[in-house]
Amino acid sequence: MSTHPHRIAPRLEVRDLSVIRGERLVLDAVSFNVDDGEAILLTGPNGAGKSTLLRTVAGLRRPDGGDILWHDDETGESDTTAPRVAYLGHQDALKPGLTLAENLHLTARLNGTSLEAALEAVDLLALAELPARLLSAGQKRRGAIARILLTDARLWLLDEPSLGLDADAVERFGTVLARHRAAGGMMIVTTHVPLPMPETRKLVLPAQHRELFS
Ligand SMILES: Nc1ncnc2c1ncn2[C@@H]1O[C@H](COP(=O)(O)OP(=O)(O)OP(=O)(O)O)[C@@H](O)[C@H]1O
Repeated sequence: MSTHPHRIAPRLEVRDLSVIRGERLVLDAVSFNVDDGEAILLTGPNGAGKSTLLRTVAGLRRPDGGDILWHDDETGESDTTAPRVAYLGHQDALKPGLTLAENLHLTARLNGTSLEAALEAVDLLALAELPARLLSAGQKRRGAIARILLTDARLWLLDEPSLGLDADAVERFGTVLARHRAAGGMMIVTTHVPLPMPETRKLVLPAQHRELFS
């Protein structure tokens, strides 16, 4: 239930979301809500459909059934996802020949956000001028997290965000997540390892998928 005085519906409402991949029903009428400042931990075994769910909510693929609805205080209900979400997939998507700063510059400019603050948040300021190809796996992942910060999006969709991060970087990442939530931001996060995310709601996807054809 929303905590906003003028809004009865939750900020994001995912209703009976179904997705078919190949000939299998990977997501079978999945429903959940996310409100301002909330975090959802999306878990389930390999192949359960976690990445599929994130990519669908991100608008990167169409659902085969159900609705993804945003409820705004001023404009009411809408199914337009694009400007509100930032998606971090398994790929870090940094161009190897460009420096870290060059890789992130456009996102910062488009959104009017501070490149320096984002790099500082993931402890990468000192490496800003290094070509991305020279960064370690964990440093690249931190660069990808910096890009999420730079989008200024309301909802973060993070697919195994801590892959390759060392203990210090995981702790720092926990601070980044907490700050986003404190500012009213929302997140849906998949992970196979524990993350420093207190007061998180859990959404567990089951292993079994229905075969549509036999
Ligand atoms: N292009 C595709 N065509 C057919 N089936 C696919 C395709 N891509 C993914 N799948 C299937 O969809 C199911 C869900 O995959 P998804 O990557 O969403 O799972 P996941 O829960 O994120 O898994 P993991 O924990 O391994 O990351 C899997 O059974 C996978 O084999």
